[in-house]
Amino acid sequence: MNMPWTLARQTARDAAKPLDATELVLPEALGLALASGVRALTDQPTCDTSAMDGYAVTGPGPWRIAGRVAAGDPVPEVVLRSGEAFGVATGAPVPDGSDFVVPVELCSADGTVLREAPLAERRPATPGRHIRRRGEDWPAGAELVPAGSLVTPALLGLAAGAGHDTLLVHRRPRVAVIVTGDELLHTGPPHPGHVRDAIGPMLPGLLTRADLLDTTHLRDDLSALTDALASGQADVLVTCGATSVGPADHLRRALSSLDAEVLVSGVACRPGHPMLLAVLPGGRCVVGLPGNPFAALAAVVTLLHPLLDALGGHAARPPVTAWLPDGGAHRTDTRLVPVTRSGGLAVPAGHDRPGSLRGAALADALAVVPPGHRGGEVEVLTCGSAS
Ligand SMILES: Nc1nc2c(c(=O)[nH]1)N[C@H]1C(S)=C(S)[C@@H](COP(=O)(O)OP(=O)(O)OC[C@H]3O[C@@H](n4cnc5c(N)ncnc54)[C@H](O)[C@@H]3O)O[C@H]1N2
Ligand code: MOO
Repeated sequence: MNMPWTLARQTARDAAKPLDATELVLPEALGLALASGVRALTDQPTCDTSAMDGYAVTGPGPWRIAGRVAAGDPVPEVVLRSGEAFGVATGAPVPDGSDFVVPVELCSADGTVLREAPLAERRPATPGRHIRRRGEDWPAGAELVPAGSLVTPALLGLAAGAGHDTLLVHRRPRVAVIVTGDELLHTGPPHPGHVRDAIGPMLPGLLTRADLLDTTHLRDDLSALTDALASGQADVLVTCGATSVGPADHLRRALSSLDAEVLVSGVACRPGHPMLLAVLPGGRCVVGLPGNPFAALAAVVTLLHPLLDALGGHAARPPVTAWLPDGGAHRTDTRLVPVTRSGGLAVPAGHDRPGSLRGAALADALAVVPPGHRGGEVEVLTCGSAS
């Protein structure tokens, strides 16, 4: 009995705990998941700061210019009194007692006297205008982003701005790929009895949340497959082909001889129903991708990506949806349909036979079409990365 598609995906997500956490300097953390939230080390800004090049002033003008402070200068050791102004650069600390900042283009300085432009040329100033108050963006100790967040370029900038030199992140899962099949060619055109390996070349681009250690090509041989599954340093072994029940399909026999616990053995999904997920004694995971290349892609988004997300400590992502019209649903199984998206509408790309990646190559996502779908919002999965 094949497992429902949503349960299979959840089973993969639940099959593993996040890998150990490690502290990395900021650039090396890009693409990993935070093992702990990023907290602010200080108030931001750390003091009242000018948001404009101009003059900090107190009370009604005209004002007497009492001094000047540039970005990088310490907080001026003065308290502005009514009728006084202090020249300030954008980002420079404003003196205590400043009411607001007059931008340089809205005032004129004549010696030490500063006058504001006529009211007709500006909005009336309000208290605090153009002053970024201490702690206005965030107070010291605030959690800026939670554990599980993907470290993006913006997050790196945020962390640096908040005073961090390193981040605590989960290490990336290590993956080994095992491509099986006596009939596979790795160069040149296919010919009767032989096909080009289409899965091996597809996988590296689908493993952006993992480190691909190696890709091994095996003939259809039980002991070679068993040995390959039992060796190496990978956290996840991804096999291609051999998931079915033919005499040369050795995956299930190999797993059984290794005393693996099979968590998913077949999914109610088109294509890809023979896909498989198992855990070896010792905790390493095996994801079995069916040999038909589009079926293999279906297994990647159903089992491999959720498993890699769990191992990498990535938070579950909110589903992305699009409107898919009626038509083409299976009676009992979920279908994964290559689609292009336009303005919230998913349009099937066609060419979606299990042995063909043509539709997937034309598409920008796979629509998850539940059994009996009659038109409406469906989840869409992007498959150009481990997302
Ligand atoms: N009696 C049954 N036969 C099959 C069933 C079934 O339920 N009962 N399911 C079919 C489905 S659905 C699929 S999918 C395949 C899965 O087969 P395997 O995972 O065992 O893969 P193979 O038999 O090795 O190959 C199937 C097909 O794909 C081609 N292939 C294999 N590897 C690659 C590769 N790396 N690149 C491109 N093409 C590849 C291979 O030549 C075969 O044509 O089982 C069905 N049979
Ligand atoms: O599930 Mo198979 O993938 O249809 O050819």
